[in-house]
Amino acid sequence: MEESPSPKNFGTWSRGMEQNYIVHDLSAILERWKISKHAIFASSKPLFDIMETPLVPSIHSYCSRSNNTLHNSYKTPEKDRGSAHSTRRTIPSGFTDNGLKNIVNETSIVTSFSKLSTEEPNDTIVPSLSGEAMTASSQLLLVCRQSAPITLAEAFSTYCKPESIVKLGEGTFGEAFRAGSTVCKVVPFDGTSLVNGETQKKSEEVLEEVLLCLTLNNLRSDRGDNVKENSCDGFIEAKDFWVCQGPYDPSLISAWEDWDAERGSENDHPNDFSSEQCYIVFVQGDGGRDLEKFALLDYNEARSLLVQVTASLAVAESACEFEHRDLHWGNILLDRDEMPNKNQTMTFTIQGKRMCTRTFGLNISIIDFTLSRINTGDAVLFLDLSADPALFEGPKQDKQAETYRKMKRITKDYWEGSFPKTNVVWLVYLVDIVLQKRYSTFTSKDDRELRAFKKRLASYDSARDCLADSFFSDLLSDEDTQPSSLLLL
Ligand SMILES: Nc1ncnc2c1ncn2[C@@H]1O[C@H](COP(=O)(O)OP(=O)(O)OP(=O)(O)O)[C@@H](O)[C@H]1O
Repeated sequence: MEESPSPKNFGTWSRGMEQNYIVHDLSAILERWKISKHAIFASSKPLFDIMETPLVPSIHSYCSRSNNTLHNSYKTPEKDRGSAHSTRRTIPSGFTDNGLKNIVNETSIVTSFSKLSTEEPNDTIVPSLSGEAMTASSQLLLVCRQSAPITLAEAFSTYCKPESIVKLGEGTFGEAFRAGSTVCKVVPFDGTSLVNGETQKKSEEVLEEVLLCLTLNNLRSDRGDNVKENSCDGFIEAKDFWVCQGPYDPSLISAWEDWDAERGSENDHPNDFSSEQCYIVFVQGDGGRDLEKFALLDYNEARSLLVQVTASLAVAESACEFEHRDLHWGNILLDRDEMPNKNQTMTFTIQGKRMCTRTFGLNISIIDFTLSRINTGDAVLFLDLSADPALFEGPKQDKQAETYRKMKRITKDYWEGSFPKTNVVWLVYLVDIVLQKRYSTFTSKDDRELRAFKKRLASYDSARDCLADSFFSDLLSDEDTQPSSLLLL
């Protein structure tokens, strides 16, 4: 069944017959986006210059708004208020066919699209597949299946009544709200005002983050009926996206103020947005609480966390050269089954091998792909962190700051390259966090095992290597329940 036309009435997507999620034609979306990107620069510059051309402003630095570094530590560090380093997400690929296209959902329906009415005068206008003019914001609307932005209230009304909206968390860029059974992350973009001390993201950058989310969504085991070479459910489910415009809705302001009164927000009050302000709303599954706020019950839950994060990264590495690059403890969500028991499992497929891991009733979801690198098969999406030196200037001994510096040494500032070892350094960080939390139920033997595991991690080059470590061997099995260590080596 194709989706009914209103209000999201453009092609390139469909709703599956027996599924309650939206199927995007990622292949067509990527193709259109690639052509647009190409057209912006190709007339005047060779490919090398396209790769080198700054597109979007920088987003991070370590000069934070608060002196309370402990409180801030779970956020991605920010840049100076008002400064605008130049960095960009870019697309050196799309000119290669490296066999990664199998992650793109080929069951989607492609239909034609027409020129949208909301082009901003300042947008670069580029030819689309159909020869019509398309801007990044038009493409964004197209991906969101909208003909024009709607208000935040209209977007949220799809999921719940306004009075039931609750703020769940905040980041440098976004405010996350619970709306019915979904979580809606609201991120302002394209405006000229600073938000939380940051230059707002540009529509190009938002579009690329959406593409990245869609690519990861295609790894989900519930998408499509064909057996996948690589699949897992460890990345937060992207249920939908909305382009919104206007001031912040009173229901969101009220939820924001409740949170602020209870916990003290680090972010700017959302009162000041103008009627021109645009937002992207990422509609996601509810992943639970982030690791910073979540208390693991015992060593089994700690192992469950580590194996699920490692397996998810390993699958995404295999599928699309994915590197998260910002896996601090605010970006891992956890949720405990109501009746946890030691027999609960999670399945995933890596390079065609279907595997299973014990979870002890804990479910993890990885979020926030702003700094991530991915090869969609059509394009490499990444953020050039070399233009953001302050990201690497965090306090000495701070595990998160040290991890950014480790990544810099690994990549030698060549951020477009594939360096799966960046996933390994975030796993090392994660073991450190688990050790640091000093859960009272951990025995000294548990501590020793974790420390030994951490030492061995240093020698691995990818999350996939890590998954083969003996630390996980009694958690993992394949469908024939053979010892996992034999399967992965
Ligand atoms: N799908 C979700 N389910 C539950 N909570 C969520 C979800 N998405 C976000 N949150 C909450 O909101 C917080 C901020 O979200 P997120 O990290 O995506 O924002 P951000 O602006 O990109 O952050 P950062 O400062 O790391 O760049 C998370 O730490 C988490 O507490």
